[in-house]
Amino acid sequence: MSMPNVLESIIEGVKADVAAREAVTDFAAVKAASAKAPAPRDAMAALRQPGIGVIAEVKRASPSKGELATIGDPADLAKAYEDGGARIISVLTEERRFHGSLADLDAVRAAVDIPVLRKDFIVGPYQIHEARAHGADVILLIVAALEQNVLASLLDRTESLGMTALVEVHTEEEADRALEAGASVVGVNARNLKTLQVERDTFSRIAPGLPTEIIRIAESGVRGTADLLAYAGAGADAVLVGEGLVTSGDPRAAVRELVTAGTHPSCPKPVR
Ligand SMILES: O=C(O)c1ccccc1NCC(=O)[C@H](O)[C@H](O)COP(=O)(O)O
Repeated sequence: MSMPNVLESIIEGVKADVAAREAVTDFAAVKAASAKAPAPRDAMAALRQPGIGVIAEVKRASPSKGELATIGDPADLAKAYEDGGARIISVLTEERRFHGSLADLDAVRAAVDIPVLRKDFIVGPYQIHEARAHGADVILLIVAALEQNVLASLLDRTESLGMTALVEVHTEEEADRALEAGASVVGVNARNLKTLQVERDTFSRIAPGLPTEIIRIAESGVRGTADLLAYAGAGADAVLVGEGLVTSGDPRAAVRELVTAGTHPSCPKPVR
């Protein structure tokens, strides 16, 4: 499996960071902590509500744009997203390039009643138990970062802990691998991992090839209602939005505007 360079370098850092945490809290301890965590919230039910859902992201920085926003209190931001009508909160926990943390995940999970996604670069079972121990209800699995047998086993482990896996793809081949691994929720990320450019037509190219029962998430590039409506027209059940919200100046209103557009009777609905 060959990985784009950006992904490879992010993952190198993630592996070093996981090893450092594991030296402090070993796998047995993190497993025990995951077993004691509050029960997972039902992300599938959240995603199946009528209308196009909004997954609102706590995103401080990114490899493509650098520093995006000073987020003093991620809990406040998450509450604003929830008030605005978001269905799920995504928390980027990767530290080196996105400036996130597990502390952000803890704070957000404690502040809201809706499901919370740990958005990170998961490479092994340690991070899955760690996500659950910190309250995650959903985790991201990036097909481009995982060998097929590892992807399938991480997906099984996620579901065995009662969480939902959002399986992220960038190409038709990756979409086939996601389905073969047993994904129920597929995210098509429009950010090309070689160039870091957003190519919004990636979703309309890949999503129609997914079986109708699969929940489809359009990730990246939503800067306003026109982008949400375009993704809805191409069959999205939900959009995942980071930069457009954290740079909006009024995240509650920005989410509300997207939610209003996504639940308006004129908004295109996924064909099932
Ligand atoms: O955002 C990046 O620059 C990035 C680079 C490399 C890998 C992943 C990256 N982003 C993670 C995401 O998937 C986005 O945060 C998410 O889809 C929201 O995108 P946006 O609304 O465009 O901020």
